Amino acid sequence: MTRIIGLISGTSVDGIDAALVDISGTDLDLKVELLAGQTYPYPAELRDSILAVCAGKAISMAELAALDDAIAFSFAQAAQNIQTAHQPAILIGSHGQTVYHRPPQSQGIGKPQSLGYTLQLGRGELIASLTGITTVSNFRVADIAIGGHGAPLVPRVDAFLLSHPEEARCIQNLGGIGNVAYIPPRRDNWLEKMRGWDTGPGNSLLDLAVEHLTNGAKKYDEDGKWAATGSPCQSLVEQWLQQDYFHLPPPKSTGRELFGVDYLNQCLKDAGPYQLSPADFLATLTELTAASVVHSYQTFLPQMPQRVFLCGGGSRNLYLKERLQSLLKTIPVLTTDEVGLSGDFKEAIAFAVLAYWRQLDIPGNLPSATGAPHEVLLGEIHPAEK
Ligand SMILES: Nc1ncnc2c1ncn2[C@@H]1O[C@H](COP(=O)(O)OP(=O)(O)OP(=O)(O)O)[C@@H](O)[C@H]1O
Ligand SMILES: CC(=O)N[C@H]1[C@@H]2OC[C@@H](O2)[C@@H](O)[C@@H]1O[C@H](C)C(=O)O
Repeated sequence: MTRIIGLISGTSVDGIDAALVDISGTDLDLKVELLAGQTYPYPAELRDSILAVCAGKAISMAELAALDDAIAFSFAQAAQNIQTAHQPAILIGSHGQTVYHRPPQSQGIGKPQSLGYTLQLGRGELIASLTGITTVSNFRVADIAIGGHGAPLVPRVDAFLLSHPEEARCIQNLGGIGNVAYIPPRRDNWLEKMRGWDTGPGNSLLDLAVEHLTNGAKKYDEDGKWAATGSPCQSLVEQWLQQDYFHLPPPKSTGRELFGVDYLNQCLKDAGPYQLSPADFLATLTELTAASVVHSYQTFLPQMPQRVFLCGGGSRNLYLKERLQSLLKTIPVLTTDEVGLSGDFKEAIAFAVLAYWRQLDIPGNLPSATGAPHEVLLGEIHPAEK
């Protein structure tokens, strides 16, 4: 049994998710016990700085250095806090904070794609030094270097923690950005038949809309209560679903670079002629989120899943969950908590597993999800000073 801390702050930038886990096994025998899970909010000023950079604000190298320091210090503090009541962990898997993601771009038929690029701040070597715990970080770049998207990375972990012998399943993360792992029944060459991609907006547009509509007083639509009092404008949903990203075949990844401030401002402009109430506008964005998820299953999966399991903060948005259930009709929509895996801390758990695999020289990417030509070791190991 290996005790590991997984750390991630995702594209919602709502705080650092920390998971303290005991891990054993390697793949089909992989077992993870969650000993403690906690979200540590960023200091407001740091969150605002991160969101500004994610929205495209130019910063100097000195500002970049200070931002990387501040994020690494916050991650190290989260690691120290999560293990106070437990035996010390021997390893940290830290995703860091994504501040920029450029997927590989098609350059035309018969031409190779351009290379992708991704940047996560909160350098692992500083976390290792501050905590005295060997830290694995920078998980995405090895997949990108061989031509992959470097995302989504959780599908390989989902495969070994959430696959089923008879049932085809979709594991749908609803974070700032939504991403799916399609897991066929665990038989024959099931791993090669797995699929995964970023479905599009998760909570990012909803959070931005709530902040806009409340002048910053609120950060998200708690339990989806506000949107539930409105009615979606189907004409706008159909118009927005025509956009390129939703028709791009996987492998594909995205971020706030697309589904961020500028996208929301365009949605607000598009909605102008319809004179929607704030609740109607939120309901319409929620419908876009749900419809983009279901549209991607109907368009890109070899078959529809028998069940869908939600995770991520958006799985607490009961109106979004109800809209997904309505669009998926007879396919049950549950959460990963109902099959024993914390929906709140699944991503942090995933990066603990990815760090565990890195130390065992086990590849962490799923080429059918990231588009990489082959498996590759993910993450850089930063030993703590003895
Ligand atoms: N009770 C709730 N009701 C509605 N939405 C919620 C609730 N709790 C959390 N959320 C949403 O979940 C978001 C945070 O989710 P999560 O931590 O999974 O995102 P993330 O990991 O940063 O994103 P990503 O997976 O894209 O990296 C919040 O910004 C909010 O929009
Ligand atoms: C570049 C980056 O941080 N991408 C995130 C983002 O947030 C959700 C989705 O887009 C996913 O592809 C990915 O994170 C999860 C943890 C992943 O790699 O599976």
